[in-house]
Amino acid sequence: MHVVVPFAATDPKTRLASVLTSTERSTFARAMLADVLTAIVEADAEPTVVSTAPLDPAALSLEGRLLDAVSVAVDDRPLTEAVNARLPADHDEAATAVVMADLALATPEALERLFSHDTGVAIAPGRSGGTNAVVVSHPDFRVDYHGASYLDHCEIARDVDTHLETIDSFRLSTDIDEPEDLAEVLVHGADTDRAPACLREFGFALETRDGRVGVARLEESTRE
Ligand SMILES: Nc1nc2c(ncn2[C@@H]2O[C@H](COP(=O)(O)OP(=O)(O)OP(=O)(O)O)[C@@H](O)[C@H]2O)c(=O)[nH]1
Ligand SMILES: C[C@H](OP(=O)(O)O)C(=O)O
Repeated sequence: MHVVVPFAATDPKTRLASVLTSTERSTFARAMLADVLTAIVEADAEPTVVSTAPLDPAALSLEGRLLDAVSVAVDDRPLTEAVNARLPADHDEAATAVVMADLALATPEALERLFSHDTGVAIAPGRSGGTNAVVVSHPDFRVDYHGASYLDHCEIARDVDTHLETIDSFRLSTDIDEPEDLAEVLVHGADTDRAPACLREFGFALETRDGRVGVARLEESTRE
């Protein structure tokens, strides 16, 4: 399956600006992108990063086989427009998936389950109402991102009279937007993933509080 991976290459992850510098946000966004691309290729799909600015895939330190499987297209249009330009335009065109670059917990197994839905529309919603990943087969369906886009997409699917399947997946529902989401990366990220390694490098560690577990950042001088 062909997979579009939208990527805001300039000033990414602004909602993390209270805990990460601009350079750190850029490094962390690229670490998550590398993890997402790895999971997509391991799910036997072909990713194209649709980036707002030129991006050298070699700089993502993907190993050779993965690097060969990744393409990059530069498109500075707004997210919705850039994605809609790449969705199937008629019934003969193959289904296209769109997987966000901030799904740090995505695994090949979770993606394979999503990619197996190649009729109508299948959506893996985000926990806060967004559309973290979608497979579009119906040529009249178009995306409209931002806000509670999952609900908007349910309505668009009804309008174009196509079946919408909702994918219940913890790993695909976890997009990393806000500082409290960083705990999910440290709790559930695999040892080989880049995103948790990146956060640990920055000095983040889990912090158990009375309520939900959070993250704390150690001063550089106190790190091991
Ligand atoms: N191609 C493209 N990708 C985008 C654009 N805006 C966001 N993205 C990507 O779309 C996905 C979801 O993005 P958001 O979480 O809404 O935005 P973000 O820029 O990552 O983070 P914030 O600045 O905190 O909103 C991520 O993979 C982003 O890299 C855009 O204008 N164009
Ligand atoms: C792109 C947007 O992402 P969020 O703002 O929910 O992270 C959405 O899913 O509609």
